[in-house]
Amino acid sequence: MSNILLYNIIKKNWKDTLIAIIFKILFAISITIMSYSLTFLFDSYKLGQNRFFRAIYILGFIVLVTVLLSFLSDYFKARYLKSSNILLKTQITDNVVENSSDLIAERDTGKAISWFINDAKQIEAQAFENILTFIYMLSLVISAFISIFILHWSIALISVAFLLISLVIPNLSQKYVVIAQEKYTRANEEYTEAVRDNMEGLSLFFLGDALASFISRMNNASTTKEEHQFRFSMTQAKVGSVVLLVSLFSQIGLIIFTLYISSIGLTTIGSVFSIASLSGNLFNGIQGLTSSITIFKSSDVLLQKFQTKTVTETIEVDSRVNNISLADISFQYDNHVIFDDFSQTFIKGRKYAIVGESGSGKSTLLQLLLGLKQAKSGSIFINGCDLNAINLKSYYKRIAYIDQSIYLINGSIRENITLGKSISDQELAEVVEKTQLSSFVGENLYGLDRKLISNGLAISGGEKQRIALARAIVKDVDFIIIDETTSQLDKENRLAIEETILGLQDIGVIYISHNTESKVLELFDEVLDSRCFK
Ligand SMILES: Nc1ncnc2c1ncn2[C@@H]1O[C@H](COP(=O)(O)OP(=O)(O)OP(=O)(O)O)[C@@H](O)[C@H]1O
Repeated sequence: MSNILLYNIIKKNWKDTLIAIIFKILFAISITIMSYSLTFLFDSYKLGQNRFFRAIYILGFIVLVTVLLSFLSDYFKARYLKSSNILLKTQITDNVVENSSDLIAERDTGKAISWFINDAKQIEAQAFENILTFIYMLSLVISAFISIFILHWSIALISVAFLLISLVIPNLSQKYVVIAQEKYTRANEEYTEAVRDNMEGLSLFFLGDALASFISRMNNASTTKEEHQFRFSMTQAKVGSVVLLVSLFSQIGLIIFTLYISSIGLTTIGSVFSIASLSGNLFNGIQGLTSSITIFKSSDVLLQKFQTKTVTETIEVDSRVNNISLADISFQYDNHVIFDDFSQTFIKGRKYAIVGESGSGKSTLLQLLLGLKQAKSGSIFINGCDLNAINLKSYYKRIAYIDQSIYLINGSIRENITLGKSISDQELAEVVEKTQLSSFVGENLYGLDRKLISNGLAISGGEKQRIALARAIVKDVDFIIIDETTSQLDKENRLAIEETILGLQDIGVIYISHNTESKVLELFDEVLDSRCFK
């Protein structure tokens, strides 16, 4: 199996997979036995009533067994799909975690949402379900072929010739299906991102009297996606039609040949009825088998996305982060130079304010410090060790970052502050006090269990910022890096936040301030103006 991800999922899920496969094989064999017994039914008709009725009873029994096996194979298939899908979603989550720095830097969450919704669905159909289809079709083909051989070797020989033709043709068109699949997957990601983007901006369109634009953006996104889906289905349909054509011709050819050899006495007339049914199993089986292989190959594109990448050796930050240094950093977006040979050291415990014109690169500086963007030249050192060689997870344990657009998850204020870590009530009470959340949270921390929804829809910008600050403080870090929110915080709120930051003992603070007039700025240890970036 070329795909490691699929191999791993099957390995972990081997029991359910094996049982589902066994029942698919049994079901295929019972279908073949049913077709084969038609010979005896028709031939026994000539041999008297007793033999004929016995043949009917036996056939009736075979039908009942087939129906039972059909149900059981569907039941075990559903169980196998359930456990495989759970393992797949776990792997996709791992993949999100592994690629989180790229996803955050690109702000491309729509892409990851599409992995969970669209790609997972496609992998279920094209890989997990398809494995069973493949096994079923293969069992059908093998058992039908053996039965045909038992009926007469010459029919088996002719069917091999037809089978070879049916196998060659779809192979020729396979690469078109793979290309169409790649485009369709990309279109799905773009569509999910577009829907997310438009939905998040709904209030903007609604209040900005621009609903027409919202409608047209949504329609354009879905038209593009449907267009790709249509092209993918068309490619599959073309390949399918060619395979069907070959299959139907082959079936008819085989029936004509059997009729001929029964007319010259090489086989019984009952065989013609069996062949009519068995050739259907054989060629439909081959048709299913080839399309299953085509689908399987096209699923490779999807599965490879979620394969665990080889982890490169990195150095853990296992002590305090005492300093973060930028050495001769140059960075640009296309031709737009943001940093040119810029150097600066940030020391733990000291407070740094970064000020400067909008668009001058302040947020980019933070992204470089966080390892979310790579400098064109120069290095960033953490305690003297190159950031590129450092394990980012261990680095993020020692620093906290507050984004310009603060995100609050659906959950209580407590959950939003602790992010699932266990923090004692006493510690929380201290942080609540420090961040001046007391009046908001109320007495006895009662308000900490208040539920927030839709990114803190019902709370003010200042409260949101204080929750984010509390989240950073409870982390027990060496540095807090803050990209001050540009939403209009009132003067009082801004001062409160700035004072809290300045009061943090033994923590380094790198604070982008959009308010150059604030008196508090003078209290920072160093004020960096973005004009010195280049
Ligand atoms: N991914 C990107 N691709 C291309 N240009 C970008 C990208 N991100 C930012 N820029 C541009 O780089 C410049 C610096 O952006 P940055 O966000 O760092 O500025 P800033 O000083 O933080 O601005 P503000 O004070 O308004 O937040 C801006 O002109 C911005 O448009």
